[in-house]
Parts: sequence; C-alpha cells; structure tokens
Amino acid sequence: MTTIQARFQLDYGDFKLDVDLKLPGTGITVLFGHSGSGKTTLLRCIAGLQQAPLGFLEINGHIWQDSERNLFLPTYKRPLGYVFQEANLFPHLTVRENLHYGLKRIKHNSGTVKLEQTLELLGISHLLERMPGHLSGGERQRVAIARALALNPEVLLMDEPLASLDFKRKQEILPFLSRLHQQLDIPVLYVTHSQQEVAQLADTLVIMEDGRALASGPLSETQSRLDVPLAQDREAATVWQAAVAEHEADYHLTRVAFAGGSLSLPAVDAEVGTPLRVQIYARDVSIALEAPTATSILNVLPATITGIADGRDGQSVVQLRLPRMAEASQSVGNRCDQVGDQALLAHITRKSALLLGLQIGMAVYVQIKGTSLLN
Ligand SMILES: Nc1ncnc2c1ncn2[C@@H]1O[C@H](COP(=O)(O)OP(=O)(O)OP(=O)(O)O)[C@@H](O)[C@H]1O
Repeated sequence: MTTIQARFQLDYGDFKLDVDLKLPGTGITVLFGHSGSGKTTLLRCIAGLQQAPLGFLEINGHIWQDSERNLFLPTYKRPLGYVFQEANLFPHLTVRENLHYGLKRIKHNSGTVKLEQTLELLGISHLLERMPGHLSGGERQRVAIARALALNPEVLLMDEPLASLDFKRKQEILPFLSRLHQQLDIPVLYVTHSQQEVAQLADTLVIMEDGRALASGPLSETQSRLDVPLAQDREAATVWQAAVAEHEADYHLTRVAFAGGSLSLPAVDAEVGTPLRVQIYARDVSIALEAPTATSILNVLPATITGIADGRDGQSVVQLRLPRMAEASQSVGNRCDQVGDQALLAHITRKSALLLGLQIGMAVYVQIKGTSLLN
C-alpha cells in the first residue's frame, strides 16, 4: 500500500532535484546513490528542512506540502524522527534524560511505538543512567535512533546513520536495525551509499542519480533492473527475503523457503520460521535449458527469462523471474507482499547466451552455485 507520495522540484543551479515517488507505508525504503546524487536533499525536503518551490508530500493520508495550494507544514509540526550521521546527543544529559527531552516537547504519545519496546529492540535498556561521553559510537547511535522513535513519528528519516562508525560498530548496529524493521510498523526512509546496507536492510530500493530517481521498487526487482548500473556491477546481486523451513542435520544443511520455492544452505543456527535474507551474486548463477539431472549443485530452480543485456567484458546480464509458489509464500509470511515475484540476475558469458539461444520469455532452469546469508 502506498502511503508516501513525494514529488519535489528544486533548482540549486548546478544541481536540480526532480523526483516523483510513491513509496510503501511499511518497511525500510533505502535511498541509494553516489555522493551528490541528491539523497540528503530529498530527505531534507521530506523533513521540511528544505522547501522545494514545487512540491507535494503526503504521508499516511496527511498532506505536509502542496505548493499548488501554498501549503507547507514547518518541520516542528511534522510527526517525524530524523537520525543524522552523528548522534547529536546532549552531552550534559544522561541517556534517560536525552530520551525524555524529546518526549516533553510532544503533547501526547499514543502511537504504536512504546519507549520500553524501543529500548529493548535497540538493546540499550541497561545504558539509561550513562552519560553520552561514556558510550561507544554504536551505542550513541542506537540511543539517537531510540530518541527519534520516542517521538512516535509517522515516518523515520535516517541519513547515513552508520557512516561515522567503523566496520565493527556497523556490524554491531545492523542487527538492531533489522530487528526494528521487523517489529515496527512505521516507514523508514534510509539514506546510504553502501551496497551492504542496501542488502541487509532494504525492502524497497530507490536508486538516485543526478537528482532523479532512476529506479524505485521492491528490492530484488530493482536490483535486477537492466536499465540501472547496479545490474552490470561485478558485485551485482539480488537479495531474497526467506524463512528457515527445515534443518537437514545429517547433511549439515538448512532449507529456507522464499516466495519462489526453497534453497538449501549450509546449516543455519536458527529456529524454523526465523526470517532471514539470502544474497545471490549474479556471477554464481548459471542457466540450463533443461532440468539438469546429473549435477552436484543442490539449488536448481525453474525460472523465466525476462530480459537480456550486454554486460562488461564479454558478459551477458540475464534477468530472470521465479514464479511465486503458494506454499513457500506462506512460510515467508506477509513479508512476501513486499517482495513481489522473485527476481534474479545471472552473469554468464555472451558466448553461452548465444550458444543456448537465450531469449526473453524462455523457460529455463537456474543453478545457484553459492549463496550468502545476511542476517
Ligand atoms: N543548500 C544548497 N545550495 C546549493 N547546492 C546544494 C545545497 N545543498 C546541497 N547542494 C548540492 O546538491 C547536490 C546534492 O547534494 P546531496 O547532499 O543531496 O547529495 P547526497 O546524495 O546526499 O550526497 P552524499 O552521499 O555525499 O551525502 C550536491 O551537488 C550539493 O553540492
């Protein structure tokens, strides 16, 4: 369901923002793009920190800006949370006081996000009496996220919240963000230029370039679009949302179900039903015209070719779609509604594509040589 509509036109001279986006009202929407592509400017327009002369913004049925009607809600009247690169906590207040500072400024706190729930989700309940100077960078950022959520926002805006943290701290905080996203109902708009954060967090992906949204939609669908540069990248991959379906202890394998079937992975230490994300690199996918009967590859799935493009260095980029299977969809639960049919990319040699006579619309089998588990 679309609950965010954002149209903005703004001209800085050298840079122009021109976007028209319809985004879902749940899950994490990642705004991804190179430095200078306009991600922060877009977020600032949504927050009302920057007023686009031409703009329309509707969140959950409430109109925050409509330039045609001369309507512009100032930032302080917009029920939103904003998390910046730096945590910006008050250094002279404890964590508890920092959290309550925001609460005092809003009249009521009747929404779905409860402070206790947030503290638990972010793993900071034990830090309430600490001063910010005595927290690690990752802990400070988790408190900043809790402070933004304590305001009971209708939308949470996060501008590269992990950018100032080192690799170890990023790894520490990503699972908390994943948990937040599984348990909270509010939409999150998350700016990053990290493909790793896209893979681990995004439900919806918006690819920004030169002030425009080059592509926007469910994660695997957008990652596999042939008209955006990501599909050509050596690291091109698609991420599937899945759930643990069965453990095959004798073989040290776990079967995970996704909207288009199931995959066998090296044993995962998680209960049946646990949601997880599986990343499949395009270079690890090969294509066969018939179901291979003698192969050591466990993950062979039927698919349909939906697009073919020339890749770099003699490669073809093949876009595929796996049909949704009712039984598998049930194991993954509602999360499937956000992912649509399962899209997949394969990088194969142009010679193989030619020899196999690959064409759009052909029914084929994909062999997946390797997968990586993201959370
Ligand atoms: N107030 C301003 N006046 C003029 N130009 C601006 C202003 N704010 C941003 N810009 C320009 O707009 C462009 C987009 O900037 P923006 O910060 O939105 O990009 P970004 O994608 O968020 O980049 P980064 O990933 O580096 O943060 C840049 O060229 C920037 O210099």
